[in-house]
Amino acid sequence: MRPKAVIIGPPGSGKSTIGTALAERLGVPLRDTDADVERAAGKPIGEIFIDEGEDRFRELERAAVAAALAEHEGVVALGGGAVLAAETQELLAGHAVVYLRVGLSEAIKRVGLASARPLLVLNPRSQMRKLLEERLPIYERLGTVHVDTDGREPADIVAEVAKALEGAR
Ligand SMILES: Nc1ncnc2c1ncn2[C@@H]1O[C@H](COP(=O)(O)OP(=O)(O)O)[C@@H](O)[C@H]1O
Ligand SMILES: O=C(O)C1=C[C@@H](OP(=O)(O)O)[C@@H](O)[C@H](O)C1
Ligand SMILES: [Mg+2]
Repeated sequence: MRPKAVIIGPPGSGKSTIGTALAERLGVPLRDTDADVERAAGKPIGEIFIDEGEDRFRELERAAVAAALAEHEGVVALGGGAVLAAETQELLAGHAVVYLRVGLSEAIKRVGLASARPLLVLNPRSQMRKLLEERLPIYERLGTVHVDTDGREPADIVAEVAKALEGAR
């Protein structure tokens, strides 16, 4: 068994939000790998970065993603940087991978409203720009379904994702 969909994209693209709504629509559970990492470490992501460093976070993240892809039958939402790992890129082959696109300005606006993301605490705009430059080609390559999110309501995005998944089956 495999997940019905795996959601990737930059921070603020709406992976957790759209993942939750998509899972509800499909009547399946959501697994958010950031939450799995926090549970495994027994602390929030911000504290993992501070206490143990980003490398340790990425190690926990690789393990959380591998477990979710192997055993979760619902929707999986990844953290934005999970796709940087070669191991994860390989594991995603053959899955229904939904890439949520978001522009720089809208991503910045959205993460400003959400809880702290350690990579974006200092100079969020230039950090986000750098991160997008590095990762966009990876998201584009791995996504089997690409969906624009700028200026769109979550319900509208979820409807498009569900339809695309239906068509891809
Ligand atoms: N389509 C959208 N339009 C407006 N705000 C959104 C949209 N999708 C997500 N958000 C908001 O943006 C913030 C980040 O969303 P989140 O789902 O946590 O993104 P991610 O998991 O990709 O980092 C949240 O406050 C969420 O409510
Ligand atoms: O882009 C990243 O490297 C990260 C994104 C975060 O998840 P979201 O993309 O859900 O914000 C979280 O995994 C961590 O702060 C690192
Ligand atoms: Mg998220």
